[in-house]
Amino acid sequence: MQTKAAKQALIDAGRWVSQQGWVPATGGNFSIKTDNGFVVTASGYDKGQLTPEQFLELDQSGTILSGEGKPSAETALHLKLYELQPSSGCILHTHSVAATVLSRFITSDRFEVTGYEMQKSLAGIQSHLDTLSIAIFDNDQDIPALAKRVAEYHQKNPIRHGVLIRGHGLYALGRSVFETRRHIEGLEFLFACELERIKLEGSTK
Ligand SMILES: CSC[C@@H](O)[C@@H](O)C(=O)COP(=O)(O)O
Ligand SMILES: [Zn+2]
Repeated sequence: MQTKAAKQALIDAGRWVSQQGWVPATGGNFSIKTDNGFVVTASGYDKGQLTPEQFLELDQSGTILSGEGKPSAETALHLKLYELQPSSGCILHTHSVAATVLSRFITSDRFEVTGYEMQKSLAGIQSHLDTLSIAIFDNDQDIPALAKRVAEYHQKNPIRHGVLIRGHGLYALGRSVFETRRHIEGLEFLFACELERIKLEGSTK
């Protein structure tokens, strides 16, 4: 994908996730592969109102090729996820209330669901009877250390659709920006369902 089109795809994705309320207060960051490497959002901007100047282009090793400002503080995690899942073409990181709360409520190392038709919005899931599993990692301000834990987990349990960072948010992967957007929308639907279920079960105890 050419750089200009890549930036526009992320500007459009940012406007959409912001409208959903999933990137408040400059939270979130986005990247997409290009002919030269990938473009990533610059750090600290409102992700719902991005402009073409608020991106940097990096090569596959993370060296800055062009752009102003600092690349996202979480760029090392984008790099690691592309390395682990080479078929990924776009990564969108969001900070929804549901992803933040559910990842704190669940104390195990994964969000697992079965029985929901909407699981089929995730690539490769054929049936509501399949189990969808999204790994959860404790948050860390040391992003390279967090990326290392993600890589270690991936050796035993390959990461497919994304990861949750506890009390922080979701990193969604997809082969294209459209697939990553669909994965976010599907996962957010499932997070909301699970939160409702937990609340209902709690109210009957
Ligand atoms: C608003 S605090 C959120 C940040 O600490 C971070 O988690 C985030 O998602 C955005 O960081 P950024 O450096 O703008 O890409
Ligand atoms: Zn974040």
